[in-house]
Amino acid sequence: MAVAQGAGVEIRNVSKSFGPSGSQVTVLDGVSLTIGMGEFVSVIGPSGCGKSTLLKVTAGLIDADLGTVTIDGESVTAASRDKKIGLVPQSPALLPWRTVLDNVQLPLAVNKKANSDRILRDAKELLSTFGLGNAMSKYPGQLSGGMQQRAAIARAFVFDPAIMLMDEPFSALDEMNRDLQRMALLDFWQSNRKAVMFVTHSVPEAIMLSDRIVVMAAHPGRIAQIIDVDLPRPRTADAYATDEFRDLEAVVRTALHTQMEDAHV
Ligand SMILES: Nc1ncnc2c1ncn2[C@@H]1O[C@H](COP(=O)(O)OP(=O)(O)OP(=O)(O)O)[C@@H](O)[C@H]1O
Repeated sequence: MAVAQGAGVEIRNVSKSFGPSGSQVTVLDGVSLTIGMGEFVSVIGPSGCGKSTLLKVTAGLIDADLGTVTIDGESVTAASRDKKIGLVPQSPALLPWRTVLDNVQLPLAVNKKANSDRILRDAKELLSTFGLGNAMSKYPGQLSGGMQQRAAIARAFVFDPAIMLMDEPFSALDEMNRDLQRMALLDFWQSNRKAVMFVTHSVPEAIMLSDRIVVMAAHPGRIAQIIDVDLPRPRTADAYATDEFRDLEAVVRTALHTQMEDAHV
């Protein structure tokens, strides 16, 4: 059950096209979505439907052509300056010449003065929470892919952002490892509720983590359907085996297949 209190992310009528004028392709067409504070929302849809573009617009990495995004009531620029947005990319992007602890502390060290009055999380504590307590002095190259991705997630939490934007953070992992990382994130989030936008291709992942699942349609990218995930929280891996989980899986897969078939017409 969501503990939504006010809008964490408010996306209103966002449109975005790419390409030179005359041959522009509309990637997002009038997308509106609100993610409440403390709500976990996954975005799923056919390849190329604009999921990453929507996340990048929300993160302020690219500008929308039309529409607005507000984060905790502020413009994306202001929210980004105030470190309210945490971003976890597809690949961990850790600096190979710095230890894991240095990598996680790096955002704090970059501008100490600006961070002096911020509430910051303890990097060592975060790393321990994500099961990396014994790996702090190792270098990224000495860690498995899953451990590297957990370090990247820990790094995104150091500013204790109100909003977490995650773009397929586990896509490079094998299924077993992926499930382990997913459950580690779920555990952490269940006691540190943030507004989360989570892009994924995995139906079980979206169900296990989310309060709501946004199914996108392609060409142009738009919201086709929003599915409520009313499984009780806190959730554990036991939820996979329940009838409710399987019923939801059928609903989400059907919605996704419809959009995938339409995308190939
Ligand atoms: N900077 C860019 N310039 C031109 N086209 C772009 C740019 N970024 C994305 N696109 C195009 O926009 C469309 C949507 O891309 P996007 O990465 O948002 O989709 P996606 O749903 O995240 O895809 P996937 O599931 O395959 O990761 C694609 O056709 C892509 O080629």
